[in-house]
Amino acid sequence: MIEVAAVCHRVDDREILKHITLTLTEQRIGIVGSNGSGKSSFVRLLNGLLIPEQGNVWINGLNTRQHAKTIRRQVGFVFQNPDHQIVFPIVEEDLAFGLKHRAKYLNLSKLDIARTIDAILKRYNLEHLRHQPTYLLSGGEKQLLAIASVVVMNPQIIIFDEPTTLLDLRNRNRIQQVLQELEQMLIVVSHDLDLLQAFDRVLVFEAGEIVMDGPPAIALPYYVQLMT
Ligand SMILES: Nc1ncnc2c1ncn2[C@@H]1O[C@H](COP(=O)(O)OP(=O)(O)OP(=O)(O)O)[C@@H](O)[C@H]1O
Repeated sequence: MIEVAAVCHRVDDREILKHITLTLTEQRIGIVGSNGSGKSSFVRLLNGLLIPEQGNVWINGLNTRQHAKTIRRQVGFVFQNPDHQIVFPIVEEDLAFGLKHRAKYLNLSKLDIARTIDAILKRYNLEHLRHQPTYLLSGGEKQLLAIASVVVMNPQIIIFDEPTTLLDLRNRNRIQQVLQELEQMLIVVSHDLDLLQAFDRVLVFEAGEIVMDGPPAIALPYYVQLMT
């Protein structure tokens, strides 16, 4: 469960998030809004990447002010541009990084890590790219790798910031399928309204405020109307 209480945030004296209070419990939550309306800033609050100037954010009862490190383990984040997320030169190294980093904490042996990587490569049909340099991957493959690198850590919640914006139609459809199959709670920022049609709840941001919060059948037409 995510609780956001009376959050206000300013950058250079400009209020970019204004008095936001809400509770998120649904499995599929979409976020839409015009450029600069505060969507990315809002989702960055939810894994402690951004600490609000005023107000509080709790993830499963943990306040991001005190528990940002623990929260980042529970809340995975997939960025719009996978180049900002992929850090290692070879596909399997990128997938292994988080697991190796937490091997001691999770009590994982080398064999456990190897098996987990095998399973995630198989799940996303990336086995043939295991030893491939990451810079040689296509845009769609990079996005899949970025998602796989987050999913492999088994977070409880996953945030996607515009996951299909840089993709062609085939890859966009593949990512939609990948999202549908994830069992975690998902929070997805997107300008791709079709992606959010089957979601449980959609938040519409405008100038740092949530101006509509409801099911997609109501919130998406409201947003389209707002933009015309
Ligand atoms: N670190 C920062 N420094 C300066 N301005 C910032 C910073 N973070 C956010 N902003 C500003 O806050 C506003 C909201 O930005 P944010 O990225 O949250 O919007 P957004 O809705 O995600 O936009 P987009 O759809 O273009 O990604 C913008 O005007 C942006 O320029």
